[in-house]
Amino acid sequence: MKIENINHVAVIGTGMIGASMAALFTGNGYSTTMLAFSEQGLERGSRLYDTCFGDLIDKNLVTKDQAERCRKLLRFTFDYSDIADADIIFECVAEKLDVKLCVYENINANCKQFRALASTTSALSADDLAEGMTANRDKLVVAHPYNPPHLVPFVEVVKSKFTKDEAAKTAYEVLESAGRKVIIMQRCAPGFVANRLQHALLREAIHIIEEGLAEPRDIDKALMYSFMPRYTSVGLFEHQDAAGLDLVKSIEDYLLPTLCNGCAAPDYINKLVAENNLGMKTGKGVYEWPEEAKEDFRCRAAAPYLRYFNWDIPSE
Ligand SMILES: NC(=O)c1ccc[n+]([C@@H]2O[C@H](COP(=O)([O-])OP(=O)(O)OC[C@H]3O[C@@H](n4cnc5c(N)ncnc54)[C@H](O)[C@@H]3O)[C@@H](O)[C@H]2O)c1
Ligand SMILES: O=C(O)[C@@H](O)[C@@H](O)[C@H](O)[C@@H](O)CO
Repeated sequence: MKIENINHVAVIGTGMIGASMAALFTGNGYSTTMLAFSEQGLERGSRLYDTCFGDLIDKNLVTKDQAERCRKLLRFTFDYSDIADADIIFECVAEKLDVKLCVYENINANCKQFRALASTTSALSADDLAEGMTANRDKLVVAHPYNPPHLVPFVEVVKSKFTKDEAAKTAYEVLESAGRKVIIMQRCAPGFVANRLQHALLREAIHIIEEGLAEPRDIDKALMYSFMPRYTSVGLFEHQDAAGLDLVKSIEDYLLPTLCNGCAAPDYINKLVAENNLGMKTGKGVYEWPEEAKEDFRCRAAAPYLRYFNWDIPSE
């Protein structure tokens, strides 16, 4: 349910996350302004936004009339003065500290009434972000969503050592009002909760490849058809209790010394990046990505989340 005193949501950045966040908030009745940095960025953001709603219409989760009503809540701008009255600002720009800090200084210079500035960063420390700010450090939180945020309900909110409770509370309440499942971390740590877990898993998966134990396709198959589906209905710790913690101890005493403890991106990733094989954005990463494969991936990636769809779509 839309919060009455949140009259203007700003989304800065018009990429995958910015467009999805704009879809989420217009889809829950919030007037939303997306700030772009170029004509190309605006066009991309508009196209990605429309794709979000096109998928929801195709899945019969939103009607065309509802989508049109939501689109009327969205505006685009290149000018920070157009978000001067934003009540909450979601920063969705590139995962580069300098880029984010430049955005924050523009916010400080133009925006006068925001109650929270939420960075969607995947891993940057909330302390590092806040320490780079010249003002409004107390309003900055990390609000890390999972891709695509308009479908994936989970968001991890992280306070920095400067954050006032009011800012964290505002971010929490606005996200919950849009049907998100939000946690607030007790203190700042890089990667927050879920991305620490996801990247610990990725580190070991890549270690298995580098050790010649299995190929990417087989690792993906193992994950998709072994324990991953389990954790959409029971918790990790529930399962360990079900298995028996004596068994868990035996396994961990034997297995943990053999697992990867790398402290940097592995050579497998470094080599792909050095060759500019960045994944979908360049057509080749771990896998090849022809257009039809990208579309198939997008549909499969969204499918598990459709059952969580719970937007409070504006009725007029
Ligand atoms: N893609 C994901 O799976 C995912 C998931 C959760 C969080 N995030 C985080 O969300 C944020 C945005 O990620 P994204 O995937 O939407 O990225 P993206 O590359 O799709 O979009 C980044 C946007 O940043 C803006 N930008 C402004 N100045 C820029 C500059 N100097 N250089 C590059 N871009 C500039 C542009 O509008 C661009 O569209 C990042 O902090 C990322 O870590 C990403
Ligand atoms: O999985 C996600 O959507 C998030 O964890 C993002 O932050 C992003 O996909 C990175 O993990 C990519 O490794």
